[in-house]
Amino acid sequence: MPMPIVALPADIREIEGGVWHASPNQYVKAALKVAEVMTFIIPAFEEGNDIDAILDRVDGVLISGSATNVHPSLYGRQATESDGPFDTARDATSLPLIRRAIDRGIPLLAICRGIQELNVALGGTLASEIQDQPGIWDHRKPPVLERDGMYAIRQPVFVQEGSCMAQYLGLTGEVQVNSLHRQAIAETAPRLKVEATAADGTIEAVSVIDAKNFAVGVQWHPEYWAETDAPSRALFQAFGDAVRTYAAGNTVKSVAA
Ligand SMILES: N[C@@H](CCC(=O)NCCCC(=O)O)C(=O)O
Repeated sequence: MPMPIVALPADIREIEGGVWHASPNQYVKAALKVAEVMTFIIPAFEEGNDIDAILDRVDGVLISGSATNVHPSLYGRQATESDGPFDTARDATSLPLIRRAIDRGIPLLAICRGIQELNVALGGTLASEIQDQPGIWDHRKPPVLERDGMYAIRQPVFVQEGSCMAQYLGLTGEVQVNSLHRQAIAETAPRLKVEATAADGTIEAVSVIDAKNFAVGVQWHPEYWAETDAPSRALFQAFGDAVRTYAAGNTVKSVAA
């Protein structure tokens, strides 16, 4: 069987005065090296992407993190200074891709900004500058220059027993993860089940209720240490297995409750 392919919506970046459609290497590398799937980076357009034509040609969807935030108008709020920076082309590409992948039972793994997009795509809302809320830790990117330090594994999250996430990570209870976000899920979308939280209550993982296939989101970054960190590796391998099963013409149902 040819190596399966997953779609990865790009960010819009300005580089040397030009507009680029870009994705960080850490996601495509983890997909190839650990999930053993190829990645097609999808250009981010406000309009013009034919979502079903894309999904007809891939076997999974991987949604990456980004320093930009989902535009608040997409979850019924007025934009304020603290809600930016924005990437509305990414929003316009990612949200429909998420909805149609779930409808069609195409395996979906959503990471950081991705879990936030998943929640908004299904009708949930987000909170900004969560570290300013009483009792909430500082989940932001550590103020260091080198990326290994930014993505250092440094925070416990607690995975629910019997959850999809427990199945895919191969564990229940505490797991150490990295953390680089200042937004988080506020109102959970009706079709999402919270499957892991931080000790301060921040939602760290969700699964899609009654999903036809693998369909989860995580607020942390399993891609960054996917080759060396056991839970990160397990999650990407489980995603890759679901993608291969889908590519072979079947779908895999999670055995978790
Ligand atoms: N912007 C959102 C999502 C954060 C996210 O995806 N972080 C990963 C990229 C980090 C970086 O490169 O700055 C939020 O802040 O919650």
